[in-house]
Amino acid sequence: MGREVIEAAVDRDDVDVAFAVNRSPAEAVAGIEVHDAADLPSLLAEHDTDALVDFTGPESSVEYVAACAEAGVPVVVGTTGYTDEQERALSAAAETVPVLRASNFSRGVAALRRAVRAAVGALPGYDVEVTETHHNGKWDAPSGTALTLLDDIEEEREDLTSRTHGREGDAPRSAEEIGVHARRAGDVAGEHEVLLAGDDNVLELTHRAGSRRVFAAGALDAAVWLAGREAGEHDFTEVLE
Ligand SMILES: NC(=O)C1=CN([C@@H]2O[C@H](COP(=O)(O)OP(=O)(O)OC[C@H]3O[C@@H](n4cnc5c(N)ncnc54)[C@H](OP(=O)(O)O)[C@@H]3O)[C@@H](O)[C@H]2O)C=CC1
Ligand SMILES: O=C(O)C1=N[C@H](C(=O)O)C[C@H](O)C1
Repeated sequence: MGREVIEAAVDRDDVDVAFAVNRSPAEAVAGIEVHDAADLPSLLAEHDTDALVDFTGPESSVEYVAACAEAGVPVVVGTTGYTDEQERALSAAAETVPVLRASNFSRGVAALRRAVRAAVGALPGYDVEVTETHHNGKWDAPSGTALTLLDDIEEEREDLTSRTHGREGDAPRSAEEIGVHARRAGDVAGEHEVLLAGDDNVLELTHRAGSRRVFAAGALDAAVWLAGREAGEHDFTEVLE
């Protein structure tokens, strides 16, 4: 994703890429030098940075967001898979600087979330199953987007109180469960499906990312929106309003 973001950014008129960092030495991307991540604090200060965009891993992300809080730099976070403690660290940073997080920076998933909420609200009592498919290099399961969809569904349906991850055994599903299925295969950029089934009818709502460019574009839109804002936690939906 780091490469996708740099490549998308150099093509935009509303963004200047000041620098990039990675934990391991890396070749320049689209003419942008990639520095050692240990130099992030000095780079943030040196470049009078308007916003940092982070797509890495949970541990490094928390570190980078803390560096942004220290330097007073707004930060857009696309990383997923945090522990509760890491989530709290991100929220703490948002007391000092604006932090915009999204488990999915595609506009299609923003629309999917609205459609899922409407469908779940309109179909009380229906069984709900969430399935996501991603490339074979993905670390976290279920995906951050699936977790966001599950939170949305549970807010609409308070009777759905348990998440069943995969399913095996010899008992039928219970009324209060949401099935959650994570598939990993090939180079799939990201697919999320919510299936609602009642008696004699089934509704499936699906989003498919055609490539990872869509996430990079959304994250850069978010960075442009976030620069110069007040400290606090922000969501991608605010960018789309
Ligand atoms: N919100 C959204 O729309 C999207 C979110 N994502 C999320 O973004 C994150 C990154 O995804 P992706 O680019 O596919 O992952 P990759 O594994 O391909 O890349 C992660 C990058 O972060 C670096 N990194 C990982 N852990 C650390 C660490 N502890 N310290 C320093 N650097 C670290 C890696 O360094 P190295 O090169 O040394 O391995 C690598 O450069 C994931 O959490 C993913 O779920 C992905 C797509 C869209
Ligand atoms: O790791 C990925 O690739 C993706 N991660 C995000 C997630 O965990 O939901 C978003 C997107 O689906 C791609």
